[in-house]
Amino acid sequence: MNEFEQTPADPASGKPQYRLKKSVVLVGMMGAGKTAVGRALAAKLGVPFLDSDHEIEAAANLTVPEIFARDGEPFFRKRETEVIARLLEEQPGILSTGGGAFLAQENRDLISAKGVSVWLEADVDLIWNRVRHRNTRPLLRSNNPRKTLQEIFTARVPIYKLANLSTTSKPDLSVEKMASKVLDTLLSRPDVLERTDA
Ligand SMILES: Nc1ncnc2c1ncn2[C@@H]1O[C@H](COP(=O)(O)OP(=O)(O)O)[C@@H](O)[C@H]1O
Ligand SMILES: O=C(O)C1=C[C@@H](OP(=O)(O)O)[C@@H](O)[C@H](O)C1
Ligand SMILES: [Mg+2]
Repeated sequence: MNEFEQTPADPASGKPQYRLKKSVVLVGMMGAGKTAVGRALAAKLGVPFLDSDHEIEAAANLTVPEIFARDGEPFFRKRETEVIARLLEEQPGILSTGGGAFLAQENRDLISAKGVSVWLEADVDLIWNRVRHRNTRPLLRSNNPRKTLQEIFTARVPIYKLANLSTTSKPDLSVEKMASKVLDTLLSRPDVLERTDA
C-alpha cells in the first residue's frame, strides 16, 4: 500500500480524510485509556490499530497476568521491546503500549526513531476509578492497590513528560471525544498527520 491509499473515507460521504505519515504511539498510565482511545483513533483515521499487550498475549497464548506469574516481569519487558520494534516497522498506524513500556530508554529510542509519542495524561483518581474493579493489571496486586497506583504514578509521570505530545483525559470525556482530542493534537504536527481534503 502506498501512502496515498491509506486515506479511508469515501469523499462522497463528506467525512474528513487524513494522511498519517508516522506511527502514533500512545503512552501513559494503566487505565489512562491507551487501548480504548487508540482503537477509536485508528478507526477515525482508517489506519491499523495495534496494542503491544495484545500482541504479546497472542504470541504467548497467555494473558498478561499469566505471563507475569509464569515468566516474571523482566521476561514480559523483553517481549514488549521486541513487539514494539516489530510493530514500528509496519505501515503507519496507532500503537497503544502498556503503561510500563515508555520507561525503558531502548523503547523510547525505538519510538522516537520511527514514530511520535503521545502521553494520555490522567490523574490518579480517574485512573483508579477505571482500574479498581479489574484484576488484569498484575502490578496492582498488592495489599493496598490504591497506594501502589499512587507510587507508580509519582515515579512515572516525569518519564511520561518526555513524550512528544500529550492529551489530558477528564472523567466526562468519552472514548470518542478523547480520540477526537488526540486527533486534533496530531494535526498540530503536519509531519505526522494532515487532512487531505481541507
Ligand atoms: N474516555 C473514557 N471514558 C470512559 N471509559 C474509558 C475511557 N477511556 C478508557 N475507558 C475505560 O477504562 C478502562 C481502561 O482503559 P484502557 O483503554 O484499557 O486503558 P489502558 O490501555 O491505558 O490501560 C477500560 O474499561 C476502558 O473502556
Ligand atoms: O503499567 C504497566 O507497567 C503495565 C500496564 C499494562 O498495560 P495497560 O497500561 O494497557 O494497562 C500491562 O502492560 C502490564 O500489566 C504492565
Ligand atoms: Mg492497554
